[in-house]
Amino acid sequence: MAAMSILHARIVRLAIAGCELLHDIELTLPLQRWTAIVGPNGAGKSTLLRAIAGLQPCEGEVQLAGRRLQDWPARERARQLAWMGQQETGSDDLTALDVVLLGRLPHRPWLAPLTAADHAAAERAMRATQSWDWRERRLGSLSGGERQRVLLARTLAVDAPLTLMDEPLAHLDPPHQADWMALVRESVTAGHSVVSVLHELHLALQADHLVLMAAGRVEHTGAPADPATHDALRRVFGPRLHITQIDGRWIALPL
Ligand SMILES: Nc1ncnc2c1ncn2[C@@H]1O[C@H](COP(=O)(O)OP(=O)(O)OP(=O)(O)O)[C@@H](O)[C@H]1O
Repeated sequence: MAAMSILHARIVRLAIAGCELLHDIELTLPLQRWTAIVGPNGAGKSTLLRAIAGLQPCEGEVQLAGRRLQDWPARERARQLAWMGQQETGSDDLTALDVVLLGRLPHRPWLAPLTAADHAAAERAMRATQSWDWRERRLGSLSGGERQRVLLARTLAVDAPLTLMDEPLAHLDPPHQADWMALVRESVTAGHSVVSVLHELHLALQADHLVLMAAGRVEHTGAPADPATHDALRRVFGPRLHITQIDGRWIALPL
């Protein structure tokens, strides 16, 4: 029986300023799983993520939980789909806590005051990403990794069934990368679905499902332990990519 899916995308083409960036993509993202999207620089990973989030118009159709993206009322959709982009700017003058509380916006009627539940969700998310200590600091004053953990807390505070993250591990040191993976695992165990664009292949190989992109197309989808996935990775990244197992986990190293 086919696994249940949270999102299905059929992207015939996506062009920006006359330049075709994605072509002929048919993508199904499994429900309650962690999917990692990988591929070389410029392959179209971020563009694909933006398209399935509805942030970038494309020729085709994206269905979230069986309903076309554009058919979801905006606020309801924002509760269903949490987004963490790359190098987000614009909130530098806000305190870290206020940034995380922005994640609660879809849960409140327009201009309604914050509730105790909003504050509790924000605190829970900040403690989970170990960013609670900086709650009074302005986002712009934080280091790259500290900032990333605040933005991750904002994403967690949405508590959405589907979370899309573009390079969430950028700036994180190895222990915090491991913490991020633990958070993703917890989220998936709680019944959520997570999709992340990752450059860290060794971490992407810990995901439940891998999407490999090259030159604006999906080159391969499959389980990270599947030999066909390893062949596809070597095909795209070249034969110098060494894929092996350490302590039962698959890792990939450029050699
Ligand atoms: N606004 C734009 N206008 C024109 N070309 C763009 C635009 N945005 C992205 N591109 C191009 O589209 C291609 C795919 O970009 P994208 O950012 O999706 O790749 P990526 O796989 O996420 O890359 P990276 O690993 O380097 O982050 C790149 O060649 C990029 O230069």
